[in-house]
Amino acid sequence: MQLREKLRHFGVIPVITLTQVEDAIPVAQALSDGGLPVAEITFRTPAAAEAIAAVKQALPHMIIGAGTILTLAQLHQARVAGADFMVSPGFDATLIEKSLRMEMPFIPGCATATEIGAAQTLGIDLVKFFPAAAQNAQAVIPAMAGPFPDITYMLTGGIGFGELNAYLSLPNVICCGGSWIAPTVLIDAGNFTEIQENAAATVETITRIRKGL
Ligand SMILES: O=C(O)C(=O)C[C@H](O)[C@H](O)COP(=O)(O)O
Repeated sequence: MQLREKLRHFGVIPVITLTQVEDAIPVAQALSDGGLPVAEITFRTPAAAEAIAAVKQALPHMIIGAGTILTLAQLHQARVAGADFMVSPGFDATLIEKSLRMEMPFIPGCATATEIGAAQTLGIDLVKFFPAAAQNAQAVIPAMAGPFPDITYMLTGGIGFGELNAYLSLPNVICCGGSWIAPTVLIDAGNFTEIQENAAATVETITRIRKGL
């Protein structure tokens, strides 16, 4: 299965920021036990690369993305750590080209028609629309579907359980991402039980949405 289809299958990608590497495996295990064996580990902290490597080694069934990729150095670290895909908050042609040359899927942040068009020119067909809530994804995404019928979206930024139904119903949206499932405050508190419950509740919500309930 291609990455895009795997992400579509999950419907939601937990975005996690780790203060310490030691929390990586318990958080990933909690997500997996809750039914979401997928995560984006952000490079917002120095723990990111080591955390990705630890999870990929301990839980190789999990799909792990590297988030907040802003530099070539981070791109290389994430690749060496074994990340399955890269995500950036904004559009950077150099990072995209370098990643694709390594045959590493890259999901660039795009918020305008100019950025989406530039990403498409580079061969990208899945972009991250960020920050989704603040930029009114509900109005903007349908408007983009006209000129960019082949572009699909991962929506992130300001999303919680309440927004999932509306967002996942938008044209060409394949998944939503966000920190509400495993927020740093729960990770730092070692509350992996609540993270597992959040993951399970998310899976239940997606299942209900897909059944049209
Ligand atoms: O790739 C990146 O640079 C990011 O880290 C952006 C994250 O996807 C959002 O910040 C998550 O948004 P919240 O769910 O509102 O916390």
